Amino acid sequence: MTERTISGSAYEAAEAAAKPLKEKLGGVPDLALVMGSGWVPAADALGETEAEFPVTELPGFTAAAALGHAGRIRAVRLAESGKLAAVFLGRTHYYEGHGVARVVHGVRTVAATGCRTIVLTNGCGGINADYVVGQPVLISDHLNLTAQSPIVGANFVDLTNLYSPRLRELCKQVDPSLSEGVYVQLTGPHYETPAEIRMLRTLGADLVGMSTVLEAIAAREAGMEVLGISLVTNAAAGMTGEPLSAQEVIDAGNAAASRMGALLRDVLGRI
Ligand SMILES: O=P(O)(O)O[C@@H]1C[C@H](O)[C@@H](CO)O1
Ligand SMILES: Nc1nc2[nH]cnc2c(=O)[nH]1
Repeated sequence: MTERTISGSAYEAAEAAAKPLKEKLGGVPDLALVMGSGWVPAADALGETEAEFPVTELPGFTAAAALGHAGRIRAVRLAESGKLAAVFLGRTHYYEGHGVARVVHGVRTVAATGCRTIVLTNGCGGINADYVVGQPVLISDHLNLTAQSPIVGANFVDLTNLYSPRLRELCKQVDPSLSEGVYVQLTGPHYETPAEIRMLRTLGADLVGMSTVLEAIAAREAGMEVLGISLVTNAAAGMTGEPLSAQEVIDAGNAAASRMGALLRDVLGRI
């Protein structure tokens, strides 16, 4: 599918991919999850895998290009509730250069199957000095510094309470120690300068990453209830004096995988 086709009819592309996705999943998923950097190993704790396939078997998807992103979709029968989950093992990032429509194609497609709830996870930098590496943080709101929107046309979507207060409350019932924070998405793929982190802190950001925001906007436009959870994989640039690396992000995710899997499993059991 050419870039022109998907960007010109991004919504139709999602409708076209929804039918094969439903077939491969074995039905309409009760909820969807996007496993970001460091979260993919946690997917194994969620329940029984009933099917798994490369995203490229569906129209409009691009093979994963980021370290730690598998580019596969898994149908999981959730351990606690027996519900069906569509688990995206990895995502397409804006910095891969395929355009915003491709970044949100997975969210739009699973919404087009009739799924109404999505959990977006990511690995990110901790700007808030109270956070420690390996800590999960509930996203309470976001700053979109990509200068992009996934929405095409004069559809003035409200983003109030975009990150579901109901689902955040469920998470806090599972783990009352969970913190909440404001997530900012930049385009990447470069990390931030220390001066930019100081700017982002002044703007009110607690977490900095390269995903999630555009997907959340597309999910809201499609009428989905959204939960966002970040894993702090590193202190943001300039906070420790140490350089940042993608491997550090993956390593922190692997170290936190069992805790993140247990958290997700318990939370999903309540949704
Ligand atoms: O998909 P996420 O946002 O978790 O991945 C982040 C952003 C980059 O792909 C990578 C940078 O280390 O991790
Ligand atoms: N932009 C950004 N993305 C990340 N993903 C993981 N860590 C970081 C970070 O420090 N900055």
